[in-house]
Parts: sequence; C-alpha cells; structure tokens
Amino acid sequence: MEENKVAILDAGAQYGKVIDRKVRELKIKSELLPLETTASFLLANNYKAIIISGGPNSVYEDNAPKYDPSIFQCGLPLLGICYGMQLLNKEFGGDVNRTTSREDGQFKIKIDTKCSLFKNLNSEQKVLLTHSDSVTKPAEGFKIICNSKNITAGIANESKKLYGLQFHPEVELTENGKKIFQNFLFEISKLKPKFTMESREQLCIDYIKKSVGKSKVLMLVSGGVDSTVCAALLHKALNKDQLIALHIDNGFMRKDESKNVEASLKQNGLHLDVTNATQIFYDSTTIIEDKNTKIKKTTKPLCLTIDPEEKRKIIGDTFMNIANSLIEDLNLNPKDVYLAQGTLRPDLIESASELASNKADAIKTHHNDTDLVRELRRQGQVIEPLKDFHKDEVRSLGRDLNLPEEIVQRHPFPGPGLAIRIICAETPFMEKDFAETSIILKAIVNFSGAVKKPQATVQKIRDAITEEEQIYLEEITSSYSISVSLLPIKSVGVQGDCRTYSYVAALSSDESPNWQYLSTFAQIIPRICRNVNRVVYAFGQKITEPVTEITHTMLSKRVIETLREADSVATHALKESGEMKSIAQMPIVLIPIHFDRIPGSNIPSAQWSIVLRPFLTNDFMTGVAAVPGRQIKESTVKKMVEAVKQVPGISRVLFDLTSKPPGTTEWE
Ligand SMILES: Nc1ncnc2c1ncn2[C@@H]1O[C@H](COP(=O)(O)OP(=O)(O)OP(=O)(O)O)[C@@H](O)[C@H]1O
Ligand SMILES: O=c1[nH]c(=O)c2[nH+]cn([C@@H]3O[C@H](COP(=O)(O)O)[C@@H](O)[C@H]3O)c2[nH]1
Ligand SMILES: NC(=O)CC[C@H](N)C(=O)O
Ligand SMILES: [Mg+2]
Repeated sequence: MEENKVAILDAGAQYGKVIDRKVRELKIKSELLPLETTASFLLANNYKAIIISGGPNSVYEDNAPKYDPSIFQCGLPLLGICYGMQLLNKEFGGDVNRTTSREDGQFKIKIDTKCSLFKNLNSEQKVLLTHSDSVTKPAEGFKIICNSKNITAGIANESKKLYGLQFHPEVELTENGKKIFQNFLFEISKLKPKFTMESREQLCIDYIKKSVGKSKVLMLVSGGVDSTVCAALLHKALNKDQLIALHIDNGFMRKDESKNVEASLKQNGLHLDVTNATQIFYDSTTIIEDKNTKIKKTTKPLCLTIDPEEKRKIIGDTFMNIANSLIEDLNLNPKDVYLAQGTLRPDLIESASELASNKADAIKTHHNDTDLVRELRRQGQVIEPLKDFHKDEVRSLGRDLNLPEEIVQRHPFPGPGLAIRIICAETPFMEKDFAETSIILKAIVNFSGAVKKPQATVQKIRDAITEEEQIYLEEITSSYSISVSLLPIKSVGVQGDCRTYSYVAALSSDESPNWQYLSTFAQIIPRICRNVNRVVYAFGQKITEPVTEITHTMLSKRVIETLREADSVATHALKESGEMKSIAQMPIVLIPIHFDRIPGSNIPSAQWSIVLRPFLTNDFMTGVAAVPGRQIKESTVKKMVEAVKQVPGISRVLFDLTSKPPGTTEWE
C-alpha cells in the first residue's frame, strides 16, 4: 500500500483544494477527506501526516463541525491551518475567542526561526490572514511560534509534532508558504517526494471519452479561457459530429463581445452556434428556496431583481433552459446529449458545491452551479473536465493544447456578465450601525486630531491595529487631508471563509491621490469596522456632503448600456497602455450613487458612479488591488477616469483598493 500520502481534512475552507495542490506540487500524494474522518481510518489506510484546513465556523459554537479527537493523539504529525489551528488549540485545553480585531489580507508577522516548521526562513514573513477568532491562550505543552501584532499566528508542540498556523501557507499571498509545507512534509513528517502527477490532459481526455461514449455534447462556450480550453479538449477527445458548441448572448456581454468571440473561435477552427437571448434573460424568473425556511418561491423577472444571489440564480438557470431548448430544437433526445461547461474549482468552492466541500459557506453562486445545474449533474448530464483546475492550471493546459496566447491570456469575464456589475437598489442601505460606523471612519482619517481627545472611538482603532500602524496613521493624517464617506450600498466580500455583504467606504481629497496612504487606509478600515468590506477612492474634489440617498437602479436597458460603454472605454484605455498582461482582471462596476448633489435641493438622485477595479491574482482565490504608480501606470488610470467621465449619466469615477479577502474580485 502507498506509503507516502497526506490526509487533508476539510473543515469548509475556500482553499482546501489549494492545500492539496501545494502538497502535490512538492511530489507528495494527498487526499481531501471530510473533517470527521477517523484516526483509525487514517492509520489503516497508511496516511503519514494530517493537515486540517480552515473553515467558516467557530470552534466554540454548538454547531461546530464534528471530528474525531483521536486524530490529535494517533501519533501522526499534524498541521492545523486557521480553523484547524483553533481546533488543535481547543482540543488540548487552550482558549479560542472572538476578539476586538479581525485580520483579513496580507500581514507581516514575526516567526520563531528555531521552530522546525520555519527552518530556513527569515524572522519576518508576509502572510495571508483571514480570521476573527484567535488563540487567546495556547494549550499546555504548546509554544507560540509566530505573532502578528499581539495576536498569536502559530503554535507548536514539537515533541508531539503538532503544529498550528493562523495564517494560510497554501495561498499565493503567503510568500514562503511552499517552504513551510516543505518543512512540514519533509523535515517533520519525513515523507519522500516520489509522487508524480499523471498527465492532466490525458486524464481529461479519458474522462470525456468514458463519460460521453457515442453520445453528443452540447458545449457552452463563452469565449473565455475555460470554455475555450474545454472545447479544445472535447474536440480532441471526440468525433467532429459529436460536438455542438453554443455561445449565448445574454444581453450582459461587453460591447461587441459575442461578435468577436465567434470570429476568434472560427479562426481557431471551432464553429460556434450563437444565439441572442437578450430578451429571454431580461424577463426570466426562477424558483429559489429560502435557506432557513426551505420555502420555495418564484423570483421577480431578472430586470426587476435587486438581490445579487437571486440575479445569479436566475441567470444560471436560464443558461440551462436555453441549452435544453436548443436540444429540443435540434430534435435530439435529451438523454443522449450531455451539457459541457468550463467549470473550475473556484466556481464550485465559492458556490459551496458539495463537489468541492460539504462545509464551505456560499460566497456567491456562480451561474454554472445553480440548483438546476446541480440537478442536471445528479442526473449525470453534465460534463466538466476542468472542475478540479484553477485558472493558472487551465492556462497552462491551454498552452499545451496549442491555443494562441491571445485566448489563453484573456481576462476572465463572469458568465452573468454586466448583470452582477450593476449594483441595483430601491432604497439606501442604512442600518442602525450606519451613523456609528461613519463616526469611526471619520476618526480614522482624522486620527492625528482624534488622539488628542481620549475617547472610546480612538481606543477601538488602537485595539485593532499595531503600534507601528498607529504611528504611521498619525503621521499620514497630520500631513494629508482626507475625507471619508460611508456609502449606503452593499457589496460582497469574503472574511474568515464566510460570505459578507456590507458597506463600502469612499475616500476623497482635494490633494492629488497619495496611493500609498490610500492603500494603508484600505487595509486598516475593514479591520477596524467589520461591517465595511470594501474601500474605494473617489476621483475629484473632496466629498463634502454625507451620501444618504441612492439612485433607484434596476437592470434596465439604459443602465446596462451605460455600464457597457464605461467598460468599453476603460478597457480600451488599458489595452492602449499595453498593460492588459500585467493586470489579471479589471471589473468595471456601476454603483447607484450620485455624488455632489446640492443639499436641500429637490433634484432627485439620478446619476450613477463607476468603479474601476484593476486586480492582481493568479488563482483567483486571493489577490490584491493593482495600485496606481506601482502595478498600473498612473497615466493609464487618469486616461480611464477621463474617458469614463465622458459617458452620459456618470457622477464620479472611483478606484477599488480592496484586497481579497476582505473583498472579492467582483462586487456581487
Ligand atoms: N455567454 C455564454 N455562452 C455560453 N456559455 C457560457 C457563457 N458564459 C459562460 N458560459 C459557460 O459557463 C462556464 C463558466 O464561465 P466562466 O466565465 O467561469 O468561464 P469562461 O467564460 O470559459 O472563462 P473565463 O473565466 O476566462 O471567463 C463557461 O466555461 C461556459 O461553459
Ligand atoms: O463564470 C463565472 N460565473 C460567475 O457566476 C462568476 N462569479 C465570479 N466569477 C469570476 O470568478 C473569479 C473570482 O471572483 P470573486 O473574487 O468575485 O469571487 C473572478 O474572475 C470573477 O469574475 C464568475 N465567473
Ligand atoms: N479561515 C478560517 O478558518 C476562519 C476560522 C474562523 N471562522 C475565524 O474567523 O477565525
Ligand atoms: Mg467567462
């Protein structure tokens, strides 16, 4: 029996598969298993080490996921990550509590270089943290092996080979994560790097051939990277007459997108059927189930829907319905036709599909993983050869399949398209925390003045950030005059493996933007105000009046056209600058905010604003905003702003500075 493998016990992390991948890249075999897997199973099946992933729950809650306590006593080396570390600490009698500060994003931590987990590392490390529970007292027999601010970032009992990390060594934003895994696997667990990955291309082709047999496949092709790579695989695996490729224009595509996709794929030898379903999407509804009450209801038509999850579900189900009607139109027997999609691992994990984890929180329902898609999957009707891949892996497979760079390097464009980049609203989002949050935000941007008067607000800020950050905040707020407005709208984020849906804070200034200072605010604001998951900078003069109204916004044709134009001119400016390659993706988002209205005037809020979101990531699970002057030229940003301002109906242009976590790439 295989001697060299690691069990990854899944507590519901967004990054379980990323751990699996990191371990395999080090030539060690690993398997993702449920958290409740027993120690006797692990021993009987020859696992040599255990990694416990993060997860959305809290270890002290009654409904915390079940596990077998013997896994900690069975003698196998164990590494607990985030939730996994909290569980380890609790199991041995230490304390885990929700403290006043949370951490989401990249942080510098101090590590104990003498700990074997950190062999060959420097004492300061940049890591990704995303949690609100913390180890407040390490369990007996455990020492603290790293700290961020005064929060414990890692614990160890070296003689028992039990280790816990509050940060995530598996993601890109932890710079030396790979070395930490090497230390755990090779030095501590004494595993030998023997595992070689089978050719993933061959595995995909075998899977397609075996699943499809002599039937036909209707491949849904958006023209994006994943569906094009998937279509190329199907092309290679099947006979020509078995494959029908369909592109659906749902009315939320970018300017000329459908036309360009058809032409580009034709050039690469793939014939596409293109159907224009704009009106069908616009009017479509679907049936959704309330998570708590389990009551089912029919949604409003998409053009009147505000809730982002409802929008996503309607769109996903409508894609499926259109594909099914094409099968009918072609007089094919639905039982003999498979539907193929370019679904990737992040689509499944973010939608909380059982295929990826049975404990993860749904961050956002991807259109290719709605209830209807899941039902078709259960019936065995869906083919998804890339469902275990991340984006960077698909790109490398695309290159192996000789697809041109222009396709392989395309920026991703979500299936629901512009529909989830228009923040719809009927009323302002102003809960009872709105006023208090606005006060805290003001104290943050006026920190140097606020500290002179001792008050609870200042203490709240001090509690959440390091002493170094407090000094820096005083310095920048005494030299740079900045204003902050809490916007009465919501956007989606991800914190501690949980979905958040909350306020946006907008910074503005009469001085020219100091991007370093602005990025600092973007990092610290969500840590101090948990109900703010996104920080943007508003170009133009300082915003002087509180923003308490919204422009009534639905997915109307005029709003869609406005965003389509703004997206087109901003993307054009990025292309012209030659910077498409250095940016991973650039969502352009329309928000229902009309700034600079004359107070007391009765002119209604009628305009919208546009947010630019140039974003950097490889695997799309974590990432950072591209900062002007650093990862994107300031002159390019200026051109984008000028171009977008010319679009009729636009009040202001803003720039999103939020990393993932605490924000997500898209706004809903
Ligand atoms: N307009 C569309 N027409 C047909 N199929 C679509 C459309 N949009 C999305 N899909 C299907 O949904 C899948 C998932 O979409 P997703 O955006 O993640 O992938 P992609 O569009 O292929 O690549 P990218 O991530 O680069 O945009 C696609 O692979 C495709 O099968
Ligand atoms: O095909 C898609 N259907 C969807 O429903 C969907 N939602 C998000 N995305 C894309 O997924 C990546 C991660 O997005 P977030 O950071 O916003 O979660 C980013 O690349 C997003 O554009 C989608 N793609
Ligand atoms: N990412 C995680 O594992 C988070 C664990 C826990 N829910 C927290 O917020 O601390
Ligand atoms: Mg796409």
